[in-house]
Amino acid sequence: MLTMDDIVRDGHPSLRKPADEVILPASDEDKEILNKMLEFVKNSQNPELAEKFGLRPGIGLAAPQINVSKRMIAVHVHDDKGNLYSYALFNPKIISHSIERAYLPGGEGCLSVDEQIPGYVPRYARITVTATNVDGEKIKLRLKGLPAIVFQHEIDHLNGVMFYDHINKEDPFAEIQDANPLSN
Ligand SMILES: CC(C)(C)[C@H](NC(=O)Nc1cc(F)cc(F)c1)C(=O)N(CC(=O)NO)CC1CCCC1
Ligand SMILES: [Zn+2]
Repeated sequence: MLTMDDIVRDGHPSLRKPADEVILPASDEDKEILNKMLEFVKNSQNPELAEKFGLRPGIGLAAPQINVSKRMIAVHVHDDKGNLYSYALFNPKIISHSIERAYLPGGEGCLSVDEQIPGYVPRYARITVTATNVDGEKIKLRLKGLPAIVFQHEIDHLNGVMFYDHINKEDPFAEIQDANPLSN
């Protein structure tokens, strides 16, 4: 199973390198990696396993974070209505988004960033994502709320973008145009 030791930290070149498209149909190796990524995120939310293996409670993970420069993400998160969004995806792509933006009022963190970096991270409030799931099926997702935030954070990782790249350097908590804070 993956542990925090498998997660590279800020400063590692893999986090700033645009990841390569996964050739489909995916190889057994790529499927194995993607399944392990989703397993990690699920395990990290299990108090016993998190405690036992020292896992930070994650809600998403991108392949560059385990030093695999391929366009693969795993997300396991509940929205504010308690609906579970659990996905292991190849080549996710944001094909459209709202003008309206949203942000987590407490700012964002990252499994690859050990220190707190304060500030609002502007995200699109709603996005439409296409991808191929681990079983090879093409899917289209319309997302809002926390799931939309997580998908944008993970897809950023595939493009070598870190959450703090989006924070206003002059005033980290400056009001964001056309944005609403998420009530998480
Ligand atoms: C880095 C860490 C703090 C562990 C973060 N978890 C998180 O934000 N949990 C959370 C947030 C809420 F708003 C409500 C709630 F119920 C739980 C996380 O997993 N990630 C995943 C990551 O680093 N992927 O690369 C960072 C998140 C910041 C915004 C989306 C993903
Ligand atoms: Zn991250």
